[in-house]
Amino acid sequence: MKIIQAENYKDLSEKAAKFIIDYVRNKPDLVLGLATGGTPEGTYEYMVDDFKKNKTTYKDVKSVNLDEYVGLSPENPNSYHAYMYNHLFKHIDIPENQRNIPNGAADDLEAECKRYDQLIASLGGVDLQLLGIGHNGHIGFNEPGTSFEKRTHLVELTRSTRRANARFFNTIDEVPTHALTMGIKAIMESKHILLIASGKGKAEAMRRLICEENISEDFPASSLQDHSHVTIIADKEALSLAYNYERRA
Ligand SMILES: O=P(O)(O)OC[C@H]1O[C@](O)(CO)[C@@H](O)[C@@H]1O
Repeated sequence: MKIIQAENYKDLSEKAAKFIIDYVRNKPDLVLGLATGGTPEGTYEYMVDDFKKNKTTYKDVKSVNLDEYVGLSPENPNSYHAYMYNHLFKHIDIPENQRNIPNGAADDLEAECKRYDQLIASLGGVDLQLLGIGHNGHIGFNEPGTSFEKRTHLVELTRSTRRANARFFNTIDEVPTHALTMGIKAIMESKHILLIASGKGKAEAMRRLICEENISEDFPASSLQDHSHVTIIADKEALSLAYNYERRA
């Protein structure tokens, strides 16, 4: 794992955006795995800014998002379709038919998961996957206890994840109980993974990820210890409990 420490959230966002932009410039037909949640918002802002100023083009990029809530239509403002449109897609030149997000409103969710796996395979896999991390170590929506052997699948969200995401909704009861997510197996097949984390609230998860050499389904992010190309960009607060992390870098 390569660990890059950022001063704060702004610095983290700039560094993560630069990392992605450099990738896109070097490989214009990149298959780019994208994430949602609060952490990537700043990264996307910098990417949009760079698109306007430096004209980095995404016209040959194909994007695949990690996850989507079940039961929210793409038009629902709390869906990850809406999130991606508002934070990134409407501002850059990635063609609509090259943006992919699981459809949480599909009638047949199992068939939707299969379709998504086939789609990723038909693109030749993900080149660079952006990831956030949950307080309980979830990546994508792979909650603790999820088998590492799963590709795209239906998950029941834990109360703690729903509570954490309630800030985007009016009440916790509005947060969907289920989601579709790319599984750990699919995430691990990405050629390169960029994980971003910010703030004290993520410090314990980062400590477990970086300092504990214990790969366990109880802590989904620990699967990344087995991946040969992981870059972590985290701010000082998020790394505050990861003592001696330089030794693992
Ligand atoms: O960046 P945040 O909002 O802390 O979320 C962390 C993780 O939680 C999720 O939002 C899902 O709960 C993931 O998409 C994200 O990686």
